[in-house]
Amino acid sequence: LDTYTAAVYEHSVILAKNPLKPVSSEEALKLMDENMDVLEEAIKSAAKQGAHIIVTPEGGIYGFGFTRGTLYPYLEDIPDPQVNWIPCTDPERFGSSPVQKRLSCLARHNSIYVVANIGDKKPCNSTDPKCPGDGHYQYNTDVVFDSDGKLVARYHKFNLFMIEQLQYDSPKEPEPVTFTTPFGKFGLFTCFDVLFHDPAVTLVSKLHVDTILFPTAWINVLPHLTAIEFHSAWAMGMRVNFLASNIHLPSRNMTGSGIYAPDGSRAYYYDLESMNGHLLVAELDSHPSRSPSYLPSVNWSLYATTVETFTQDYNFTGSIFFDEYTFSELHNEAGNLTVCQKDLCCHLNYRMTEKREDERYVLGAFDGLHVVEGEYYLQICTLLKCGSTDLQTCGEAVTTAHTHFDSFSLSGTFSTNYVFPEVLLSGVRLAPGEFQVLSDGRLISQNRTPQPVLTVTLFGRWYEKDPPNSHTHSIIL
Ligand SMILES: NC(=O)CCCC[C@@H]1SC[C@@H]2NC(=O)N[C@@H]21
Repeated sequence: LDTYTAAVYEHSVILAKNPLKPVSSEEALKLMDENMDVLEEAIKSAAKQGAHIIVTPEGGIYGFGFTRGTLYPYLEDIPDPQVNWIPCTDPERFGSSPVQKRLSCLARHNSIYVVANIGDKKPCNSTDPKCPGDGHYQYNTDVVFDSDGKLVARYHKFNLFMIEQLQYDSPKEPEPVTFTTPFGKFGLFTCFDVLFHDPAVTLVSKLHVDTILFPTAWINVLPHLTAIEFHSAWAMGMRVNFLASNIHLPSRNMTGSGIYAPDGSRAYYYDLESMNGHLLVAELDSHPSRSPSYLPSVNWSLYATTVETFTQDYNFTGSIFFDEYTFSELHNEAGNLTVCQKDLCCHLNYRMTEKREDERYVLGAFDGLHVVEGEYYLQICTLLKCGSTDLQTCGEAVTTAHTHFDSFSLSGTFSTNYVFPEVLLSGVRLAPGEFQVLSDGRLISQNRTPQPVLTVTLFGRWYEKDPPNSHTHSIIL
């Protein structure tokens, strides 16, 4: 198949009333069945619309917030897919597996690949020096059942997010998991994994997958880490299809799912008002790298290292998500600006439709180790709207704006080639097809933005600079 139909479901998960209270396995299954009742409707609807594959979110079947002990009744032993198992037709082969059986039957009866996130338990004993005191490992696990209901992939999340480390173990090594279908090669990873090199980058650069499957429970952080913004940027930066399915929990700032192609979003959903789940369905190229519109790879520093430095104006500092940026204001309706921090210089050429007195925009640069809620080294060039006309608010979360840009061109002297281009517009909207990345590393738009601009950002991850085992470190606020 040259193309296929993908579906992602943003699920309004039914949470355990008190995840810290121990429950029986019957009670645990009752909650998981309630969630699977909702997922079943989404799977049936996706299949009716011709979808070949559907992705459901991380924590979409039992939620989150457990301890290691209270999570245990929700777990099943998930075998290595090499065993060739269809739980729907042979449910008792590996002990009690009601959740795997139901997911497998949903896939089989609707002839659709089903991607879900559940918990795996693996007994161990004192011959293994790393074996936890309670005698088993427990893993945050993505599973994939093919359209016959066969288990074809099992991925244990490697980069656990903060207090998740109290519920789950991380596998000793990252396990890059792939599987091949008539509509391309797939790889999968989970949520916080997207900020680290392994297994995420390896799946694309060494194993050459066409599409990433991404169950997530993503908490939005403006201006740079909102789900739709960062996940669409990762698809574009890594030049793969990316199917992101998030939990829908507006009270915890969790919303934002999408079907993203390397040249932009095919469908996305972001809604903090509604309480309901939402199904997205869209067509994608099975092998985006074989498409005539697939662009050559980008040298992210080429333009910026050869261009003459633009005027360097008065600089000041400000904080974005606890990182200290160097900022320079866009004083005029149009202009050229350069701002530098450490090794990174960011260049901006821009024209606003109209310079408003009530809105201020800055160009910012950050080159350093981010240390809050995970440690990872960043190089970021960003154009953004400040919280108010007070320059001390630059970098605060902003969701609306009134200033359109007729054109912009943003570039930076990046030391990494892993740069994710983000454009976020007023109302937390994406701008599919409205901007492009040139092979010399410029992020440009030559048309008036369809909505006013919140931020235009080149989000660089300098993996080689990460301290050892930084994915397990976190300052929790
Ligand atoms: N469940 C997960 O692993 C996903 C958590 C991702 C959260 C992203 S990554 C760093 C930012 N911090 C947040 O609170 N949200 C963002």
